[in-house]
This record gives sequence, C-alpha cells and structure tokens, in this order.
Amino acid sequence: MNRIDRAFAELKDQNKPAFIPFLTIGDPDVRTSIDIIKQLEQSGATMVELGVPYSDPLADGPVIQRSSGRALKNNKVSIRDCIEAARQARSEGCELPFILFTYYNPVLQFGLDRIFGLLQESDISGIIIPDLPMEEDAEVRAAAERHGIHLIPLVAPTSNDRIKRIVSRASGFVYCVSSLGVTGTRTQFHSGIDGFLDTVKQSTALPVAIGFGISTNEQFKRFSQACDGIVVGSALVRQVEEVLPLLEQESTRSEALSQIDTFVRNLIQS
Ligand SMILES: O=P(O)(O)OC[C@@H](O)[C@@H](O)c1c[nH]c2ccccc12
Repeated sequence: MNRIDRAFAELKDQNKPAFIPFLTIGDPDVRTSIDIIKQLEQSGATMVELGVPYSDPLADGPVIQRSSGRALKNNKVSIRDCIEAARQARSEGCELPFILFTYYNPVLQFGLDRIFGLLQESDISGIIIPDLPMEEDAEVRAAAERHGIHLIPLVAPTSNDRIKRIVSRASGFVYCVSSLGVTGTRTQFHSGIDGFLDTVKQSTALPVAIGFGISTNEQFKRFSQACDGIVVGSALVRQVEEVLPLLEQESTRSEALSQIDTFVRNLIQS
C-alpha cells in the first residue's frame, strides 16, 4: 500500500471519483509549479501527475506541447528538477500522492535503478511512461516493483485483445485513454468508450481512471459514474497558460491561483 492505494481506498468509502490533474513542471517556473500543486490540493485534487517537460512530446496536443516548450525554454527543467519539486512541495506540507509523468527517453538516460531509487526516496508513489510499450516494459516493471513504485499503464479503446495483458501487469491503477490521438480537450469521445471501460473494469480489481479530453463539469460527472478516477491535463494547463501574466508577478500570483481554484472547483463539483 502506498499513498496512491490509500487515496483510492478512502474515496471508495465515500463513493467519490479521484480527481487527478496533470501539470507541466517548470511552466512558467518550478517555484510556481510547486505553488500550483499546493493550490490543487486545496482545490480538491486526490493525486497529481507531475509532467516532465520533453522536447518531443509526441502524444501531446498543442496545449501541453506549448507548456513543455515554455518550461524547457525558461528553465531547461530536467527529470531531477521535477523530482526535487515534488520533495519541496512535500516539505511544504503537501500530502498528495505524486505520479511522475515522463516519456521513456529521460528515464533511460537517468538509469532505471537510479531513478526508481530516487522516486522511492522522494515519496513519489507512481510513474506513467506513455511511450513505453508493454512488450518492452519488463525491466522497468522489475525496477518499479523493487522500489515499491506503481508503474501505471495506459490502455486505449483500440487495445482490444491486449487489454487483458496490459491490465494483468498493472499496478496502482489502470489509465484508460478516452479517445485516439493526442491529449487535448474534446467535445466527444471514442464511440465504443462505455464498452471499453466495462471490458477494462471486468479485467482488473484495480481502480480504473480515464483521461484525454475532459474539460467540463458535465464530462467529469458523466465519467464519475463509470470510473474511479478522472485525469485532466490540457484543460488545466490551458488555465495556467491564461493566467501566466498574473502568475509571473508576485503581486498578482494569489489572484492567478484563485482563478485556477475556481476553474477546478467548477470542474469537479458533484
Ligand atoms: O490533456 P488531457 O486531454 O486532459 O489528457 C490528460 C493528459 O494531459 C495527461 O494524462 C497526459 C499528458 N501527456 C500525456 C501523454 C500521453 C497520455 C497522457 C498524457
């Protein structure tokens, strides 16, 4: 049991879905990201995906691509900076479970045992690596298991006969992608989404979360019926982008955080 497991268990008793925001660490800077993480906890987040900015975010739509670009241009944020941000947020009283969200290349560069050892020391409970195919994940899974870190798999509506194999090796929770293509807010989702979610839920006892495209309270409530967790990235990152000028001025930063708070509370209200 780590923080992710405990968070889902508590919510199960309350029959509420987990709200799992994603943000790019370092957009506009690491200190501001830490302030946003603490704000997200106050606003109702259950756990948070800490996005490591990457130069070639192939699975990301324009909003997160721009966010990664700002983080890399402003601060050259590394995977180590993101882990340091998590440690700092924790030291400032944030109790949220942290999930490091990173493409595979930075993990390989860092070294598997080195990074999982650092995640364990830093009280980071999970990792999502969107471009790590199941067929190549044995070493990563072994390193994650050795260090008690959940390697959370993505499963897509087109995974079909791979769903059972992906889900059988899952840890922490299963991340169902609502649509094909890249991240980004959407007005409609994959046509077979309900059957897909049923198939995943029948294949695992783990919590099932959904992400990709969710940006409105109506969508949040719709998926709350079917899933244990809801991931929101682009819609939140878009909010950060909109309040950047306010975030970058010390005198208006609290106003910016308040606008992010309002956005989140409206998004997740039951
Ligand atoms: O941005 P969206 O459409 O709300 O989707 C969540 C997504 O941002 C986050 O989980 C994520 C960010 N980058 C990714 C790349 C692949 C899969 C998922 C992700």
